[in-house]
Amino acid sequence: MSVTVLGAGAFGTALAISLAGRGAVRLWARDLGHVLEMNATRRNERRLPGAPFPDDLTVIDDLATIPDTETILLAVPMQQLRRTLQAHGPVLAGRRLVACCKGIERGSGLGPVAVISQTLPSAVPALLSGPSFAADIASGLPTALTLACEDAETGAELQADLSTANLRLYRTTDVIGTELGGALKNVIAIACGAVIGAGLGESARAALMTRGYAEMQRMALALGARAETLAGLSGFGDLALTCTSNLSRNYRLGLSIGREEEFDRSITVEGAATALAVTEKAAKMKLDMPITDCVTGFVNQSLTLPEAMAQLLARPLKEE
Ligand SMILES: NC(=O)C1=CN([C@@H]2O[C@H](COP(=O)(O)OP(=O)(O)OC[C@H]3O[C@@H](n4cnc5c(N)ncnc54)[C@H](O)[C@@H]3O)[C@@H](O)[C@H]2O)C=CC1
Ligand SMILES: O=C(CO)COP(=O)(O)O
Repeated sequence: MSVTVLGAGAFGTALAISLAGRGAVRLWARDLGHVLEMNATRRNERRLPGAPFPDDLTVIDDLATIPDTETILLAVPMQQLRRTLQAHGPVLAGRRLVACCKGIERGSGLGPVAVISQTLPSAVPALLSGPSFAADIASGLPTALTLACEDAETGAELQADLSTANLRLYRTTDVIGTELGGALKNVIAIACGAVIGAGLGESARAALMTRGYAEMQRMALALGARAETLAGLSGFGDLALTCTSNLSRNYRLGLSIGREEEFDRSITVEGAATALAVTEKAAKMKLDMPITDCVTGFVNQSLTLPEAMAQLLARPLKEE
């Protein structure tokens, strides 16, 4: 098996480093200057500092050079996925494409696998998701992720091909459940960061994680996901990691909201655009997603944290 990773961000680079332990891996970046820099230093100091490249990792700037049989990992942010697929359609069509992004696309309300299927119907799409920080994977720390593919046979092949000594993959055919787990947990992580940033306490965070999980299940089950997928790595697992770690960019955006500090807008924070997409989708589906709606309010600056807390606490009392 040979693999090309499309997108030399933190996650794509970490996956390329980990997979290079098993054989030849190509890492493609769109910016020629970045490619030359990585080839010269054998590192990606822009996105994943301090992680040296193994010998089996080659950095490339031309996707036309990759073999026809190659599996491609798509490691670009969710809102960039469609234009990436469109830009490289002729090279990507008909291949096994593993999305590595977490989010719901604005406008369409679709997750990564659905966007691939819609844009390149001849491709065989899959999704890699679950609790993992790029730096942990690149340092060889143990990590477990979910590999979702509607076609069970292809899923089993990808599971075997993409597992490494430290990266343990579990497989599922529940693509929609995996998509939604990875997307929605980022929104809840922003909310958790905000309560911690504002000094509202660990108990409030635990309440948000739990009620946030209820929102994740509400939308996922309504769209046909299996409850056990949400309870797995790509749902509960990633929710636990992202809502409790300063390494998470979503959580850190939340912290800055709670502390009323500026946040660097160039940082990839998938939960921000996803909150807007999910609020829209939930309204169409007539689903109650109060925590997600608060995060949408923070993102479009129509709601402050004190207003959000007052709103959540004033909701009618109900059964759990
Ligand atoms: N960083 C992490 O620890 C993890 C990230 N992920 C997911 O991986 C995805 C990517 O995140 P990161 O790599 O962390 O982001 P990043 O901000 O480090 O890198 C994003 C990369 O995508 C490239 N890119 C953006 N638009 C592009 C386009 N149109 N065509 C080609 N390349 C383009 C950028 O040049 C950049 O190299 C996100 O969906 C994130 O949720 C998942 C698990 C862990
Ligand atoms: O998805 C992640 C951990 O599983 C990475 O989280 P952030 O995108 O919030 O940094």
